Amino acid sequence: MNALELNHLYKQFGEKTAVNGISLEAKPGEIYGLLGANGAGKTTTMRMVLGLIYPDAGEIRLKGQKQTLENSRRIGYLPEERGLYPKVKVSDQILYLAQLRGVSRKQADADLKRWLEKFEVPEYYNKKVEELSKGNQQKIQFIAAVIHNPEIMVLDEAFSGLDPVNVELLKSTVKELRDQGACILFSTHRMEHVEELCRNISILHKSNTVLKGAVKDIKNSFPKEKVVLGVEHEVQGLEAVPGVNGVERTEDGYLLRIARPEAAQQILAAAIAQGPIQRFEVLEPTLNEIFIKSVGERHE
Ligand SMILES: Nc1ncnc2c1ncn2[C@@H]1O[C@H](COP(=O)(O)OP(=O)(O)OP(=O)(O)O)[C@@H](O)[C@H]1O
Repeated sequence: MNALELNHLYKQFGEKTAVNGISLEAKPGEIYGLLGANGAGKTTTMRMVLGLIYPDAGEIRLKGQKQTLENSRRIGYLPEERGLYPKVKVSDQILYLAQLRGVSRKQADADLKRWLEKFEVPEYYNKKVEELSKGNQQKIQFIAAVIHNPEIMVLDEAFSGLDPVNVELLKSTVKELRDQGACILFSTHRMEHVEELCRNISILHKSNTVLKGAVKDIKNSFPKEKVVLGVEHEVQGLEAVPGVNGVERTEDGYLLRIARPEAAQQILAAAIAQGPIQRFEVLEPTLNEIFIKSVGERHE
């Protein structure tokens, strides 16, 4: 059964169509990537999933059930704009939020202490939010999203404002939650995080879904257009190989752009004929390249 299902959601603000028929489905134990340039419709989609705004058409199902105020309130939400009260103590607000979502104070207190330990900040229990750095406030906001142990989570730019060590800490936490069976709708502009975390993605552009599917399949559907050639010697005539449309000298050889797959073998043959090869690789496109291609082409 899908943990999260969106069927043909539409949302209009006055004349502006913010979301134009998005559909997606994600399983328990899956991180689903929602990608798109600024203004593509991600936040509007997430706010509909959370029940904060209503779609004009379409349907949302949570664990097979129609969305209600009750079941959407159980979703764990990490908003992009932070929403903690600066003057309130960390423990007071987290315990309050947990109780709002049906967790006993005693249970929430034990869980909060465990989370603070895990994030290496047990001393924040009694601190006011405004006393913490931006990155550490982010950790507390993350705890606020997961304190009631939700089965579905919406994480909007979960790692923004964090230093690299804390990005790793939160990333491994997100993976643990996934492994424990949580379904996570994950929005970010950082493609390397998507590559590492997401099984399936949707790329939105100007309120439409322009690309959707498993990251692996999407990558396979795009041509491999880059060849790395590691050589110590100079290789003559690479520009003349049919299908090569760019040759760049690098620290340890060449980076070539090719227009068709056969060109790669001809590059290899030309290089071998002139000396030893240290490295030869036909690169698959990065998600960043795919994103720019999908969104860029539609800009034109
Ligand atoms: N309350 C609103 N009233 C009017 N227009 C809105 C409202 N909310 C969103 N929009 C418009 O809907 C479109 C989609 O916005 P949305 O915030 O969902 O994009 P996004 O993908 O989250 O962008 P970003 O990456 O910048 O956060 C935008 O053109 C935005 O201006």
